[in-house]
Amino acid sequence: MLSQKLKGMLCRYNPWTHPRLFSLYDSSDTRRTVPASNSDTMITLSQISSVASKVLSAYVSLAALVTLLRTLAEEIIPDRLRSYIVSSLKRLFLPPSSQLTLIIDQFCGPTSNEIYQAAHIYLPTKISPSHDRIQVGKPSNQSNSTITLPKGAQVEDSFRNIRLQWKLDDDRKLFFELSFDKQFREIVLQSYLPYVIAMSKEVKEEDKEVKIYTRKYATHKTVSWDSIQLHHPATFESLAMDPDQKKAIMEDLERFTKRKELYKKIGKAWKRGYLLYGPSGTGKSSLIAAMANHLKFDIYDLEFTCIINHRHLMSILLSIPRRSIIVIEDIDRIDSGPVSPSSLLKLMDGLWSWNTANEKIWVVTTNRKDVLEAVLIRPGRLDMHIDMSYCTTMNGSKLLSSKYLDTSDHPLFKYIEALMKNKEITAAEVTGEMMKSDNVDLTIGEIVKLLKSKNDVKNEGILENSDLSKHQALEAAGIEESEQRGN
Ligand SMILES: Nc1ncnc2c1ncn2[C@@H]1O[C@H](COP(=O)(O)OP(=O)(O)OP(=O)(O)O)[C@@H](O)[C@H]1O
Repeated sequence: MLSQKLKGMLCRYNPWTHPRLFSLYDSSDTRRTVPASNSDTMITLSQISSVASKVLSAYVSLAALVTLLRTLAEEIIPDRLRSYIVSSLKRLFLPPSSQLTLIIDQFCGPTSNEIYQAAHIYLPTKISPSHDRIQVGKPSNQSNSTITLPKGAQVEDSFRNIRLQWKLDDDRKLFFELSFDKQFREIVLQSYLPYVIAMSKEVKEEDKEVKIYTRKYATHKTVSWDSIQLHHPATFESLAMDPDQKKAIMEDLERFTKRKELYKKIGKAWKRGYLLYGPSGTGKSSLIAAMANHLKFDIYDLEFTCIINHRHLMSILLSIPRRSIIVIEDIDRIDSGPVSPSSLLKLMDGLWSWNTANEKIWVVTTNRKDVLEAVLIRPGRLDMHIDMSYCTTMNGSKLLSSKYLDTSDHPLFKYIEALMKNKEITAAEVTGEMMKSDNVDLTIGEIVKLLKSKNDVKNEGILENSDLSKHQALEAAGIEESEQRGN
């Protein structure tokens, strides 16, 4: 009896056998045309709504359970383990992937990972206009803001027609994922990653802010440096000096930085030495700053007075990184202490030079080349001797005038040039006058006065031979002839 009742109920609820319900699943079935009584229709609709509400509530509960499980999984299982589980499941149920993913952590054991650091610098250069999130920051000790990738950012790159996909992810610590087609594994490991490191170095050099380093603890034996950004604006362009001399220095520097392999081949330490000599205010420090700004090399000021002994000197030199300019100022004024300047320069050439010279430039300055020991200036020790002298032509002064006074021509320039041939005036004195006023005529007049106040170097009537008459010149400068006679 009971079994028959159940059978009847099942028959009514079963969509595959119930004529009304069946039509919902297969509209083409001919059974759809079987007529149904009114009472049958009534029962079926209420049953449909009951089944539907049961299915709906079951679905809602299932969805809630799935959401709960997912939230729990996200809270409890670390990202890395989760992605491992997901990839293991994928491996089990999906066909094997043709992609390979490299995980690049921030650290390689106790040291930082060079590939991670390189990617961190290189990838922002690959940010395309399609990116809608980028990260910016500005360290307080730097003047430029920096752009980096935010967490989760993806960047595409291509190398020898290989498509590479980078992703910055995190699992308490940030790491990069680099995905590409497995068949290019060797190219990526052997060529692409070294390329990323090389490119990051280039980006770093371009963005680099030049610093000047001085020793931190003047009397302490340990080597520690203090640095500040080099704000000296000098450039080769702004430097007033003989154009041929300027060109020769720039070419020499360029050649030096490109000759790593040559130095290795000929068995010479990769270093270059410059001796800058000339009176105070002729631009020796400005030239050092121009060199540093041009090459983006940091400056290390080697204060001689606080060097205790040879061993101390060696540790100081070893602490200076490559691509630096080591400066010894006013070498003629250094008293011979435990380490004399000449013994330092001997060290530069000796066996130790191989450990301390790695793309380093030495600059030694002096106001008195004539008093230097022969050992300091012998050929090959300081490769280039640069004469930083007084202004003798208008070339430099015209350049200064165009920078400081916005003019590179004036009726008195010829007269000034004639005066310069017989007087000693430094670029510092000329720029000093140019800073005093915005009035061009007044300033040029003051330079004439300053020149005239100086003693003649030689008495050869140079001024009288110049093609500008003295009267004309003094008039232009607003200087009375009677005043001149008084001189
Ligand atoms: N050749 C130059 N071109 C442009 N400006 C110069 C030049 N020489 C000197 N000056 C100006 O004079 C200032 C002082 O010059 P600088 O300190 O470079 O001379 P110096 O030869 O190093 O002097 P010192 O021997 O006293 O250290 C510079 O800041 C710059 O404004």
